[in-house]
Amino acid sequence: MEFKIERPQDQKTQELVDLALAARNNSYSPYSKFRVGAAIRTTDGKIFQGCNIESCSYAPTICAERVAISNAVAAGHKQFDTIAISSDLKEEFITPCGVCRQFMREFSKDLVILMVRPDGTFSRTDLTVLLPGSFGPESLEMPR
Ligand SMILES: O=c1ccn([C@H]2C[C@H](O)[C@@H](CO)O2)c(=O)[nH]1
Ligand SMILES: [Zn+2]
Repeated sequence: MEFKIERPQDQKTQELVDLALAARNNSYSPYSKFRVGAAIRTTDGKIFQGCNIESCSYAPTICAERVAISNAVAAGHKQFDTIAISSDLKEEFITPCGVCRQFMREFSKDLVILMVRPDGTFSRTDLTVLLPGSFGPESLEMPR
């Protein structure tokens, strides 16, 4: 995968990036010590944050992306245009895990994903790239 490096060019992107970076501060990650923050923007311009939350039993661990989406859905929002994800990796771009990609797919086929580094630089992709040929809610509506 090729990563083109970008910097926020407008106020809306800057805000989303900043909120994703700030969300790392609430990360509960005593086991991995790998902090992740996320911020998702709804199509009507609201932003919801999330951080990863780990469990001593490991498997119940939930990623920052799914916490952000859950916060939005719990507040009544299900239409999204962009999610920003950040970690403490200085060189690498944090990419969403497979479970989160499918969780995003529930609400959007082509969600824009900004993978943010601590200095605010990011690489942009979308769900059509990260989850091609996906299984979605429409599949359950097909004739059987
Ligand atoms: O995109 C990612 C990748 C990993 N994690 C979390 C899960 C776990 O707490 C820690 C290490 O995998 O990072 C996220 O929140 N989002
Ligand atoms: Zn995940």
